[in-house]
Amino acid sequence: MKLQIALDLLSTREALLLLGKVAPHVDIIEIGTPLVKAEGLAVLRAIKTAYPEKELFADYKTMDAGELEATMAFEAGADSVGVLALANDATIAGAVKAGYAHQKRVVADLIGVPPQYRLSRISELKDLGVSHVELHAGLDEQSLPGYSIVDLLKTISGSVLPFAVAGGINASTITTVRDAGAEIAIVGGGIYSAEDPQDAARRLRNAIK
Ligand SMILES: O=C([C@H](O)CO)[C@H](O)[C@H](O)COP(=O)(O)O
Repeated sequence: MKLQIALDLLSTREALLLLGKVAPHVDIIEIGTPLVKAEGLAVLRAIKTAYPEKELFADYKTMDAGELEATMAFEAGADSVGVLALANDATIAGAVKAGYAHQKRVVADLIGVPPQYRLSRISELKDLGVSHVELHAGLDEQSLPGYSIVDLLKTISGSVLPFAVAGGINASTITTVRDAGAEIAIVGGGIYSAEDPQDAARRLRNAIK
């Protein structure tokens, strides 16, 4: 399983400072939605220039104009881009078309897809040409009483596509995510909010070695 850091920060400067401490421990660098909204395409260019050897994921959460937004991200250096699974099929198909054109990956984010519809939507996404999905409880959902990553993981069992998982993963839950069959564990706050982000990233890496 790969480890992806979600940079849900607000400036390129903060992102580079954090990466200076944790980059050796992660496989994929995610430009988080707040960061790309704050800094635009420039942050993709800056991070790809600084870490050309790392896979770069742009968490666009695209809901419309799939081909255009995916193309923008790929041309700025992203290796993969996130489109919302809730978007119209035409939006997903547009993003996939851009992925083929640039030989890069499109990840469909299942955030907001009700649990009972997730597996059927994943089958449709496969038919649309999506290669991967992200099982995702967002920051707001995580803050609700009773949120459990174990319950979240139950809803992906039987997926016909490889999947990443995001939803408040930390050193004590990352092995559960791996054991559920995830291809990628995405960790944001578990690293950037830790007292010692470098140590947190190292522990996460060691847990899944
Ligand atoms: O995608 C995310 C969220 O919607 C804010 O943009 C986060 O990057 C994702 O949830 C991972 O972060 P943590 O849940 O803090 O690990």
